[in-house]
Amino acid sequence: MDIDASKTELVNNLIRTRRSVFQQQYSGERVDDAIVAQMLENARWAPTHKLTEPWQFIVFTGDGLRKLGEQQAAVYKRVTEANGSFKEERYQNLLTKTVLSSHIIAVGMKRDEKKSVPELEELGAVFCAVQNMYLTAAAYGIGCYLSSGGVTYFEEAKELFGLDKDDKLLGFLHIGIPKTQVPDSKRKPIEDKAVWVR
Ligand SMILES: Cc1cc2nc3c(=O)[nH]c(=O)nc-3n(C[C@H](O)[C@H](O)[C@H](O)COP(=O)(O)O)c2cc1C
Repeated sequence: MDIDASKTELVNNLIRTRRSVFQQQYSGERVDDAIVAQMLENARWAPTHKLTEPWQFIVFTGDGLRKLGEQQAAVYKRVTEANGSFKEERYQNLLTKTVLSSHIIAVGMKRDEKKSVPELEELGAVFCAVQNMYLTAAAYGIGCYLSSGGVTYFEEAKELFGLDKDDKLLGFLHIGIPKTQVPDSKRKPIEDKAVWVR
């Protein structure tokens, strides 16, 4: 078997050096839409059982970021005032912080009508698509991170993103240009997590 070392080195290095880059690490410059389009293009090549392609993405940028802030803050207020957990600081963060990102992609899982495969598999497929976007961003020197905070798990937020009862909102992929070098991360040795049976 021939191994193309230029390919393996590229992919090993990309996977190893990919990092989550958070909003406070963004320069404020706008990422080229063409790079975000390439991230989405690569997302659709994620593995998907029975080719259900369960991902749904809504991209917010420019004035769309302000609209996203207003929409998510409004749903947060409505739900938390009704259940008594409203916090003004949280509301203000949701309202004002979206504009710190260049683009934000709302990531959803849309069930196919026939429910051809278990929900777990559809969620897995969407997270594979997210990893494709993470790796594409890393290859272009762009920062991103998936946030599952804010209104991600609010049932009431789903309709803002065209998601129905059986669908899921999985989070928000924030994208921006890193202003400095991003610190390395750490992981446990793989021997702690993988067993070989020969
Ligand atoms: C499903 C999922 C949800 C995440 N949600 C958040 C989040 O809400 N807030 C956050 O700061 N990071 C979030 N992250 C990013 C992790 O913090 C990040 O992956 C972790 O710190 C490891 O850093 P690395 O991605 O640079 O290796 C999430 C990651 C995943 C996979």
